[in-house]
Amino acid sequence: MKTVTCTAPVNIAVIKYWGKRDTQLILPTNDSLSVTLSQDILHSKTTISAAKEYSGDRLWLNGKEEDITKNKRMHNCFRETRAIRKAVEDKAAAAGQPIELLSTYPVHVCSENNFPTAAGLASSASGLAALVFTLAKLFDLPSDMSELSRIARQGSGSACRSLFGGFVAWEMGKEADGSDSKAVQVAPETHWPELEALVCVVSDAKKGTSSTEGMQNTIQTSPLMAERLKVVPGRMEAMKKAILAKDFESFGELTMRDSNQFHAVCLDTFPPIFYLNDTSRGIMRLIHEYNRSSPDGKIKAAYTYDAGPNAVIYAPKQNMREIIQLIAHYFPGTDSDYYFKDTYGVLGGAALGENYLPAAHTSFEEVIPVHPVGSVSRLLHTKTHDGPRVLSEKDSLLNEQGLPKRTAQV
Ligand SMILES: Nc1ncnc2c1ncn2[C@@H]1O[C@H](COP(=O)(O)OP(=O)(O)OP(=O)(O)O)[C@@H](O)[C@H]1O
Ligand SMILES: C[C@@](O)(CCOP(=O)(O)OP(=O)(O)O)CC(=O)O
Repeated sequence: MKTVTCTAPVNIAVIKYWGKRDTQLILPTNDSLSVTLSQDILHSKTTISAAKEYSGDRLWLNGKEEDITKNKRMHNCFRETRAIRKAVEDKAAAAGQPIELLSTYPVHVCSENNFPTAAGLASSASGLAALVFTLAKLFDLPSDMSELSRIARQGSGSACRSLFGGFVAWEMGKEADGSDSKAVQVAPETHWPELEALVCVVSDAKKGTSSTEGMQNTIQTSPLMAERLKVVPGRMEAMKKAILAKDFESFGELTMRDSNQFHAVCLDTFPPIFYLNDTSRGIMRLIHEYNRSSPDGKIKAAYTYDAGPNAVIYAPKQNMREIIQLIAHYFPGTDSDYYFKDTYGVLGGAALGENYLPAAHTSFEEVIPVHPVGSVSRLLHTKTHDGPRVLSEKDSLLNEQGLPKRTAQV
């Protein structure tokens, strides 16, 4: 039996992927670009073991066994990684130095997300990236991340970007077989450490329209989508330039515009798809007011929303304290311990609301009401960080029999 455990991060796109030109191979209709967020805050953790004795492939997700035969996308990742392992095994055998035939063994997969699954918090991205990275380690595959990203892409499109840390582009490619549709790193996490993110959890309920279904409805019914596809290439270039120059002004504006355009094509889909709610729109308004109040007129924060109501606010480190206090004032939580844990010590020991709210910020109340307690349930302060990590044996989610150490309480 061989067992490996790894974690993979979440990524939040600043130029969104929305639409497939091939739904089987998961080939997108446009390039996209994302920021990888710290695994210390949000991650998927996956243990995989391979053993001759297992009767078949099995999967436990968040402590519950799932029917792996129904998960076609996961199966794609098994097929692709096993094929590469098999080629290595055949080569080794031909050279007279046979290696263990791991490609023929059934596997047990056990994975946990330390945040809500399928709630628009990019769990499919970290989950499928963790799966492919762990399989690659289990099978000792060559660790070219762009190569692995082509496999992760077939699990969930956005997963291909979670194989790298920092700033990551998914190049859509032109080939029909998807051979050039892969992720590449634009800049490592060390390039712009001052860029931070605040995830505002508006709802952690499972979302209504999945990204997979929603994006194909957009492709089929939205005339506005054709316009978006003309705009994205220029935006990609401008975004890469902004990142390389650490130009938050351009980065922020492009991020907000692209999020808004993505939600506009959702509204233009027929029947329309609504991912944002009143709280999401309230946060957008607050960020625009905050930027308007900036003494030098420069953007201080930028929002973006995926296929759900949760806001992700990108901002330079020096503004984060103010932003956290602002959100906490206008969108207060129920339980302050749960609402915000000051992992990075940004409040300098002060409590939320303590010694805070400059006059300029109270004046926003004319435009944005203080929302009902609980409309934002939680704030997660995080940063740009590294790609997948290999953990040690003691972190394994499977026991010596290859069964989960922990199962969900029902
Ligand atoms: N840790 C994991 N390991 C394997 N598969 C996972 C894992 N976490 C999530 N998934 C898969 O991803 C699916 C959720 O994907 P979905 O796109 O609906 O939500 P999301 O990723 O949270 O949202 P979005 O991608 O729109 O931000 C799950 O139903 C499951 O099949
Ligand atoms: C709005 C998005 O988060 C959409 C993500 O879509 P998925 O990658 O979840 O879709 P599938 O490829 O069908 O699995 C934008 C993005 O992450 O770029």
